[in-house]
Amino acid sequence: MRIGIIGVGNIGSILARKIHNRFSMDVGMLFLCDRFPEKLRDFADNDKVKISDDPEKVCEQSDVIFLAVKPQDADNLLSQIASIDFSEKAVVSTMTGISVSTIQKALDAKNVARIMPNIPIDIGKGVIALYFSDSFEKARRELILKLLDPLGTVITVNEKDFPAVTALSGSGPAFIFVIIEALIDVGLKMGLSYDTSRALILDMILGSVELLKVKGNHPGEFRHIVTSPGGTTIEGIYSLEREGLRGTIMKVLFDTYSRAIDISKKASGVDNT
Ligand SMILES: NC(=O)C1=CN([C@@H]2O[C@H](COP(=O)(O)OP(=O)(O)OC[C@H]3O[C@@H](n4cnc5c(N)ncnc54)[C@H](O)[C@@H]3O)[C@@H](O)[C@H]2O)C=CC1
Ligand SMILES: O=C(O)[C@@H]1CCC=N1
Repeated sequence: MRIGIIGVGNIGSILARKIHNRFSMDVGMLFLCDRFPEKLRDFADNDKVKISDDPEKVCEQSDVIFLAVKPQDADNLLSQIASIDFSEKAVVSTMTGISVSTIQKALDAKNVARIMPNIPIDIGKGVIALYFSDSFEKARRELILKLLDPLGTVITVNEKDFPAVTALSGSGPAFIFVIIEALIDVGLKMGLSYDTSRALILDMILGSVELLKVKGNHPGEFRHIVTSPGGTTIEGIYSLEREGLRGTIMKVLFDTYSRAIDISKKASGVDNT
């Protein structure tokens, strides 16, 4: 099996490492392509990996091709590889807002899938939303699922849900990292060391998430148990509600969703702004 990855940036480089580490015995060859040679430096000197700055050559030599460039570079990339015969190949795109039908039309390809990964794929704990084109051959779907397996949990979604998924799980880690920074900083303000504050916060979050996953309760049930009458937590909850934290979080995610819709509309030519 020959796998190609075009765009070896944040996401493409993780895909390359994960696929290489898990499948180097079965993957015949990994072809990596980026327009900037420095992005490929870490992968040179490996006899199972070939590096290139020519997307057309990489597509020609690969059976499965991941497209992992920014949406604003999609048109250029699709036109660079449009002359390749994709009839016996599969294409998997991570490009935000670029629809399967746009890729199918540009490449005259039937086997096109779209994924929305997130940054914890770096440690195999990502969540990856996946959509296969209707025409994607059933036999090849298994292969794509196998390639995505080392990245984390794969969830199949309808293509119309990609903007929501982009906001919740694609961009979501960025918001969680900001919240964690704020929590660590308040620990510093209260006089804790950075290391103590960080350790408390990370395990507090991990434990809370695990509790919800294991028990399956609605989060409000545990929130209620933690909140003693006249105690400490209710003071924080009162302040949180007065500051509008719930609404702020919902607005943050809804703004992100709206931006994902804008990017999709612009990419499909629906919106010319
Ligand atoms: N960073 C993230 O957490 C996530 C990103 N995505 C999506 O995945 C895609 C990639 O994102 P990142 O890896 O963060 O971007 P990035 O900018 O880090 O990497 C993209 C790479 O593509 C290369 N490139 C662009 N056009 C090229 C061409 N024609 N030929 C060869 N190389 C080319 C660039 O030089 C760059 O190294 C984007 O569409 C993004 O929206 C999706 C989910 C999460
Ligand atoms: O910020 C972005 O556009 C991409 C999509 C999801 C995460 N990063």
